Amino acid sequence: MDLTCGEAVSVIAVVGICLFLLKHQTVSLPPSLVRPFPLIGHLLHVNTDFRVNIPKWRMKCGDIFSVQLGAQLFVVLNGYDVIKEALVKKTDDFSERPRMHMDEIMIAQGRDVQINSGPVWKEKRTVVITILKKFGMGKKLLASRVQDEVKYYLDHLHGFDGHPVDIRRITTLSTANIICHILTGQRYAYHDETLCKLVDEMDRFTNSNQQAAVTIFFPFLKYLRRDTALRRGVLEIQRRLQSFIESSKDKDSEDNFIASYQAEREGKLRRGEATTMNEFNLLKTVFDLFLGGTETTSTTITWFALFMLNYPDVQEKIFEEINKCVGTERPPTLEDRPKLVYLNAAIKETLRRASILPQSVARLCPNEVILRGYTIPKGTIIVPNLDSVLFDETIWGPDPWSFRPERFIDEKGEIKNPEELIPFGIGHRACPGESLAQTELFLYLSSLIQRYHLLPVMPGVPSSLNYKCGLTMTPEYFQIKLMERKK
Ligand code: HEM
Repeated sequence: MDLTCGEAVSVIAVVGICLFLLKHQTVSLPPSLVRPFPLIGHLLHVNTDFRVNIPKWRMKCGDIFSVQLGAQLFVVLNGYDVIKEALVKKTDDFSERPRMHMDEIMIAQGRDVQINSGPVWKEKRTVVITILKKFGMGKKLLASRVQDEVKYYLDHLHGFDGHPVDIRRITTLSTANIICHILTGQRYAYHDETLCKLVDEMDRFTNSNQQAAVTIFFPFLKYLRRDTALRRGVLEIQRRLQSFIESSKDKDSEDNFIASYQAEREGKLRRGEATTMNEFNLLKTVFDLFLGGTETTSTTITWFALFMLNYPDVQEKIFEEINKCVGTERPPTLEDRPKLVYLNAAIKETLRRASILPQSVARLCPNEVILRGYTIPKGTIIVPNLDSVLFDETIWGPDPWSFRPERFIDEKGEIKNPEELIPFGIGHRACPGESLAQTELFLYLSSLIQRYHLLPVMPGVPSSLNYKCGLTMTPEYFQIKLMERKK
């Protein structure tokens, strides 16, 4: 029987729809808001601000629900107990990451396909944590690098002499510098082209990466997107990071991450140990550290500054504590951390209230798994909704959208460490940079408040707490005035 082209397309479409319906009827998938349409799924029912969408779906479907977008099934997890059960108790079943556009570009260059999972990921993570620990412990190299950078940052802010400042841009250059310093053993001036271009490219990448995520839903689109600006951007970032690698790999391995990685790799090869460490995985690791370690910390510091404008009483309480416990003659150090209870509480409250990665970083199920009676098929993308924990009224009280550091202080005046505070994720795949981020937050924020009074540009009119969605949830653009406190 000969079929015309039109008839063949119709047959394929009908078979496709039947398979789709069969798949959704036979396994007990987590519920959905409405039955998904063939081919497009729930595309017409979602908008890009998941923070608005997800609570509505949860109200109707419960703590675990499915969203079908094009060819891809997503399962959203809500509430501390469910997220913990999946990511901690069943950690291996939820441990992988979906391949993002950037990985696809690297794979198109003939690179290893197992970038984010399996043995490559396991060894990559171990190496990152081991080297960061080596720098952080013993020689306390990390803390002293952060402290040096904070000094440059505060001095740079001094140059604005009380005029309005875009604090986010300067903070991003500064946190990027910390990652550069750790990776290469070298820092850059804030106007240096190498640093500025890298930060600008990363910025462009993180903005366009959101659009590129659409290829997860409609994989065929990636064939149409081959030569987009995104691809050129990734190649440009790779080129810049590769030149970091070339200029750092033969330096002292006690001094920089890249040389430490090379030394570790050569040691393994000499001892005849199997290893996935190679030039390409080093490039990917450097990329991840730069991407993961720059915008996250700078966005958190920017939110803190905005909270200080909106809650001037909290700012004054933090300053009074610093003044009493540290004084203003020397900068705070990590040794001061246990004494500054109110500041520590304000940092925790910033991490909670800012919730900069409200849906964490997506995971992927490497195999079919059963969670609370639902079947989650192999290849499903998992969205741990951290917002559902960080704004849960049963944990934080009736005012989760207020900024109230006191919720982290107990009756004895000591700091509380609730296990539900999970802005860095949980389980084997939680953020490997948490310890560095906590060090940065403490040293930047204590020094900032010790030296400057943070003020709105229009007296008495603080900028709004509205956010915009990107790779992280960032405050809408605002400026700030920094008045030097008198010693
Ligand atoms: C306030 C700052 C930060 C926040 C809130 C944050 C949050 C997170 C979260 C929620 C995840 C996903 C965890 C999961 O899947 O359970 C993550 C992953 C990651 N973070 Fe962070 N992070 C921060 C700072 C950093 C820093 C400073 C670095 C680098 C030194 C870093 C490097 C990474 C990397 C490489 C991953 C991916 C880990 C993997 O796939 O195994 N992060 N982060």
